[in-house]
Amino acid sequence: MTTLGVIGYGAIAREIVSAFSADAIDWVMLLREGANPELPAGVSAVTRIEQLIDARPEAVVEAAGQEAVAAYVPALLEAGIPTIIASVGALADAPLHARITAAGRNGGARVVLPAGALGGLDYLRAIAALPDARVRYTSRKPPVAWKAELAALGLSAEDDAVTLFEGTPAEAATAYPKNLNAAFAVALAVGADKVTVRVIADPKAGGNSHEIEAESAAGTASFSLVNAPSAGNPKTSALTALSLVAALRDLLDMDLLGMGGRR
Ligand SMILES: NC(=O)C1=CN([C@@H]2O[C@H](COP(=O)(O)OP(=O)(O)OC[C@H]3O[C@@H](n4cnc5c(N)ncnc54)[C@H](OP(=O)(O)O)[C@@H]3O)[C@@H](O)[C@H]2O)C=CC1
Ligand SMILES: O=C([O-])CC(=O)C(=O)O
Repeated sequence: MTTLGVIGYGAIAREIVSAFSADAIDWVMLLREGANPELPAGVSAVTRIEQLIDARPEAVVEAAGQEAVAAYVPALLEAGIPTIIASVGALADAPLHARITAAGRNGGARVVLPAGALGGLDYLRAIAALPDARVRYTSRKPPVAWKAELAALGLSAEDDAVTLFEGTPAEAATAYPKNLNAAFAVALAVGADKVTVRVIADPKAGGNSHEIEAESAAGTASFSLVNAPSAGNPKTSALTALSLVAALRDLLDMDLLGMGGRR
């Protein structure tokens, strides 16, 4: 039996748990004080980071939000526990990024920054070395994913697409902490100074779509992902949990150990 931890028990966390055979993993979820969700067999809950650390998980996945990254990830890394971060936009806070890097080094624990809702980050990492590289990242989601933001602007986007935001990846990840982690994943791959971000509420968007357009001395590239929404959260792409499961399996070398997550 392997013990794994997850911070949060929302849409992504549930999808991660259901991707593994129930008899292979002892899951320990870090929940907010007072949270009382129904937990399936093999899943237990704690409410303090010390309790999660005491359970000695082989790895922890953060699937809660950017605040949870700041509150818990440094302590996990200091305790030597490898940690996969979904809410990578938290690293737009440069002092927190430095604290997490130092904690990983002190504790000898890996910090894994997964592709999440995106793909093609290997290409972006390769052109990061080129000074002329420029990348435009566009997040396009249906208006239902931006209800509150559109209402705040007195707009509906029922007929025409509305550009909600244009700016830097750090501004985007900070302004939309639950939706623009992907923008910061692009920045982490290629360098924040090379990236511009647009956020569009589009009635014609078939899903949570992500466009990455890159230009450099190495050539041009354009990646377009049209992601199905997660069953539990329309703002989150279903691909995100799959990416976290793949990162978890890589981290733990699960195939080699014959621990078999479901394929
Ligand atoms: N890298 C990427 O491409 C992507 C990253 N993400 C990140 O993943 C996060 C989770 O997504 P998703 O599962 O869809 O969101 P959900 O809202 O479905 O689930 C998040 C859960 O975490 C809980 N939570 C929040 N803060 C804490 C905390 N400090 N301690 C314990 N539990 C906490 C929430 O509780 P409560 O409801 O009480 O707040 C909620 O139950 C997003 O907020 C985003 O930051 C999401 C999509 C893509
Ligand atoms: O899941 C998505 O499509 C993107 C997302 O929410 C994020 O980047 O935070």
